[in-house]
Amino acid sequence: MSFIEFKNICKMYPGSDKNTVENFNLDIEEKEFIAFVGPSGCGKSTTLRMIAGFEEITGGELYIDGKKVNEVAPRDRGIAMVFQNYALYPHMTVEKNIGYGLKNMKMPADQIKKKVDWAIDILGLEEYRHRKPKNLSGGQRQRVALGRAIVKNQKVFLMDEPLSNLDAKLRVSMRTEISKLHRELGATTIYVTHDQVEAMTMADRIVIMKDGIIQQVGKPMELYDHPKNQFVAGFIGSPQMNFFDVTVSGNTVKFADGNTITLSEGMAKKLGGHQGEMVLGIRGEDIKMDAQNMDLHSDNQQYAVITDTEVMGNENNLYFNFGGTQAVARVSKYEISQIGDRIDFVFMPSKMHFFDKETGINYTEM
Ligand SMILES: Nc1ncnc2c1ncn2[C@@H]1O[C@H](COP(=O)(O)OP(=O)(O)OP(=O)(O)O)[C@@H](O)[C@H]1O
Repeated sequence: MSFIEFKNICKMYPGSDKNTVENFNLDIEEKEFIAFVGPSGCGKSTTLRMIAGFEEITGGELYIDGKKVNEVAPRDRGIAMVFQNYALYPHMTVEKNIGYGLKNMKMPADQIKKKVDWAIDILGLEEYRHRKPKNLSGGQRQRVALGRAIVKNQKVFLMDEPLSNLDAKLRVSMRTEISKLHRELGATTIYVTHDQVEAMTMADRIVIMKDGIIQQVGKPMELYDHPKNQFVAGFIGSPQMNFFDVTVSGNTVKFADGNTITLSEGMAKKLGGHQGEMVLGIRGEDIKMDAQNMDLHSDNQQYAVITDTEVMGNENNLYFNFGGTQAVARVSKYEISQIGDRIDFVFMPSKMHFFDKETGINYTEM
């Protein structure tokens, strides 16, 4: 039995005639760090709130540590939650905020002090312990909110977009802090975010949702390399995967602008005989430059003119028009070209994905 089990969990809000969360099935192991990602309104927070007990489960069963918790009150579920808006008490100091929940639990004062000191130490808040929230930066406030959660010593942490109010740089450093905290404490963590980079960098496994339905569950690189559908392929990765409308007949792939490439034997096999109109997907780093110097199906070599560049140093984006759309290739600093330059490239034969035009299913991952 897994530590947390969702069995056909559904949520229908009062007054609605359709499920906001539909047949959610998932097993989470003890100590795992799971991220729920998906666009706004896809049901991530609703699912998290059902685990916390703040939202009624309208269908299915939820088990935590072997016990069905559908009807169990939030405080008895063994969870601690960290919110996006921190939810700190403005009139209390850092140490009072962190210890408040324990005081409420009627823990003796000396024990509370020990726990609060431990949290303050682990979160690097010593010099702020007597300050009130209004005199703290966003990152410090977020650490106090984390402190409140960790002193409770619960087995499950739920975090709802805890970093979304922080600026970009602080978000990156807090990601590392939360990951470190997770490694040290080993609590099973479920982390809601709409930021796929946050999910990719922090989570053991990612659950991608759309319209209340799980699209795919997997390790970050599994989702990146083996997306089950076009939605997952487009959601994970930045820049987004390139998508081209194509027609496949036999082993020939024809693009909207008339260009063609020939499928390798391996790719044709992966495609499993599917023919006709579909969407070809390929990641920017799988479009290889300087094709004439490579032994990469050179008969599939294409060329284009660069229309835009994004130079970041170690990773750089070259934009060009091809196949009836704008495409982007990801290149190293040794391959940077200028706007107006001609590039010769090939699509890495084994790195193409073919999606059904209607359903978005990835034929190459079936
Ligand atoms: N109390 C409620 N009553 C009715 N509908 C609700 C309620 N709370 C949320 N919803 C609706 O349920 C859907 C899912 O909302 P939810 O907050 O779970 O999405 P989310 O994926 O967390 O989005 P976001 O990233 O914007 O926070 C939305 O369409 C939302 O409007």
